[in-house]
Amino acid sequence: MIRVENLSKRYGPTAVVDNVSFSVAPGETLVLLGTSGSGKTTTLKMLNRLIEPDSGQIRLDGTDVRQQDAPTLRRRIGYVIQDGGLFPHYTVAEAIATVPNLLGWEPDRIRERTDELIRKLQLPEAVLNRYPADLSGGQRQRVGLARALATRPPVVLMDEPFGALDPFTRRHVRRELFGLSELQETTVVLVTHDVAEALELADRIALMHQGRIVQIGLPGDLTNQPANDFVRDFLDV
Ligand SMILES: Nc1ncnc2c1ncn2[C@@H]1O[C@H](COP(=O)(O)OP(=O)(O)OP(=O)(O)O)[C@@H](O)[C@H]1O
Repeated sequence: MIRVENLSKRYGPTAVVDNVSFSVAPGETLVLLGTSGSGKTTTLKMLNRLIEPDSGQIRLDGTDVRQQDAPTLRRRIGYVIQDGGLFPHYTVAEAIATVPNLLGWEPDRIRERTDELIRKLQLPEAVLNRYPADLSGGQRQRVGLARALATRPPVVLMDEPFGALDPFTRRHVRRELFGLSELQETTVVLVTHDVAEALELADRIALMHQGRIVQIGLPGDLTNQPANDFVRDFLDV
């Protein structure tokens, strides 16, 4: 369970995140949707302390995230970014093993989990010894997800995870990935500016504009009862 209360972040005179509050239930997928520059990425990065808020509180299963050091926290929170966010000099196998290694897993356990993930994500075994440059965009995306899920973190944050893919591959990959039972048990916060993607993946949507949440609710709530003209225009309903 993630609970965010009155979160704010300024850069100079501009409040890029302005008093944002929301909660995400275990296993739920919350999509932060909004225009470019509305504060989605900044909000997401405050959840795993890549950015420190100016004010407000973030609790993960009841514990304030500031009470944990950032590296420990990030091992409990998977993070997936556009194009996978893979290091160019790590092979796929090394990338997936990153967090398990940090946690001191035995090599056999790492190998078993890696095999399980590539099977579930339908990656050919041959990719394990390849570098990101030698993968397709869709494969890089899957490897990024495999790396994030390796130690079964209870929470996974995703920032435009399908942004680098062409529209066809994008639809295909996201359907496949979100069909994974593992991901269905995980609490996910996903950032996108793509309305169709939000409507397809979200249990709930928080629509952001100018650093604030304009409306939060079930996809059907936003489309059937838009809170104002901005929501109506953005969703084109
Ligand atoms: N380090 C920074 N210094 C100054 N301004 C910043 C910094 N990081 C972000 N901003 C500004 O904060 C605002 C919100 O940025 P953010 O990346 O959170 O938006 P976003 O909704 O994720 O947009 P996009 O979809 O384009 O990534 C933008 O106007 C951005 O220029």
